[in-house]
Amino acid sequence: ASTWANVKEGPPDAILGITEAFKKDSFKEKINLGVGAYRDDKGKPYVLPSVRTAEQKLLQDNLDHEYAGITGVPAFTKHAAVLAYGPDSKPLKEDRIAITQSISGTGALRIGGAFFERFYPHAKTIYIPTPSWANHKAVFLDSGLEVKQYKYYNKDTIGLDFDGLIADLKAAPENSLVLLHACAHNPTGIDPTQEQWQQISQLFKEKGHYPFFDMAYQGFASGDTDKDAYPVRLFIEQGHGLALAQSFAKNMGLYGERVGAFSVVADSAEEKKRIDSQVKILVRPLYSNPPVNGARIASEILGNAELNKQWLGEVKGMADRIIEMRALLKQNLKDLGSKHNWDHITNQIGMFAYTGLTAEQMDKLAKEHSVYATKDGRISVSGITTGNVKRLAEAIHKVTS
Ligand SMILES: Cc1ncc(COP(=O)(O)O)c(CNOCC(=O)O)c1O
Repeated sequence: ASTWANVKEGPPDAILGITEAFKKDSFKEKINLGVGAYRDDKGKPYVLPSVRTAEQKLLQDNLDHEYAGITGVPAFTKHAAVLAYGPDSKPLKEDRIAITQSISGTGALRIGGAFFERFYPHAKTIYIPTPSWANHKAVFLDSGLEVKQYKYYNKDTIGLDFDGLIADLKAAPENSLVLLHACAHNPTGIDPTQEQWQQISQLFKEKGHYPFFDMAYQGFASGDTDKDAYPVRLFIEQGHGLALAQSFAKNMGLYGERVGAFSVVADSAEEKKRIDSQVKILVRPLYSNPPVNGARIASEILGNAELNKQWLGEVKGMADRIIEMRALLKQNLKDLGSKHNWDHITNQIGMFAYTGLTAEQMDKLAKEHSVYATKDGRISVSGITTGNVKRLAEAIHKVTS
């Protein structure tokens, strides 16, 4: 028999299936709300002008293509840490932050999973929210961790199940590893309030839980990079150690450049050095060292005051367009006389809206109205434009009447 006779056909990725169906649809006003990438008001990918400027600058520098070190472009990781933790961060000043460049956010999550599997001194189980990003479970299972869930979404209120979250994390064993979305929760778009984050921090103190923050949308959620990093900085102020996965896919539009960072806030500079050394030992056999181009672009932007300011304006522009599309969709649904309460569409934040539509209704949206999105009722708000929002509202109104 053939060497690979035992390889079975695996299930297709849920999102890819949507894109395939969308491509096959010949209706010219079809709408794709499945893709988790920013689109402008013409439905086109958006290359930030600040990224273009940084690219041109780099070209003039005639840089070589030598290997980076295992932990990547040093200027990039320095700037990425300042962006996440803030210029006045105490652990940063005390040199307690071990940081490595990663293959975007997914790579940072994977390095984190592998590091916890190798060194976490308590149960090698990580708790992730219900629901969470579709890829989280596989990343941590493949890292060799056990994956458990904590309540997060309340389908009756289409809001946060805060009591359920607290109850589950209270019931979890002491010193559990817990994954937290720092902002713009994927897929629900529902974030805890600042007061709720304070209560979550208190609970982590009581239980000795260890937070692993996934910050894939810093600046892209509210339009303010400091505001979006609130929970990470709160936990640090409250004295927690933590680990952080950063992605620059969305907030810099560097999707395919795979720009990210993984960091750990250690107790001391000496501990940070030990962690650094072990992260290098772990990364080396994984991919040896990361790609330099995207990190150089990000570093150029973050390291140049003027370009950084321009970038902040552009990332706010993306966030503002998404917030505007949320309001427009809700308004159009109201104007159509929909009897449903659509407040959640504008209460939620970031790339995605959890509509509350059932799988059957999502199916109807695709089959009868050529509107494509995942069965869980998640729509990527960035796929909404001033040109298609009316037709989208009509379609949603029809399948929910
Ligand atoms: C919460 C979260 N973490 C991490 C990541 C990883 O992003 P990347 O590896 O591209 O940086 C993503 C990327 N999501 O992709 C959009 C979608 O859900 O359709 C993410 O949403």
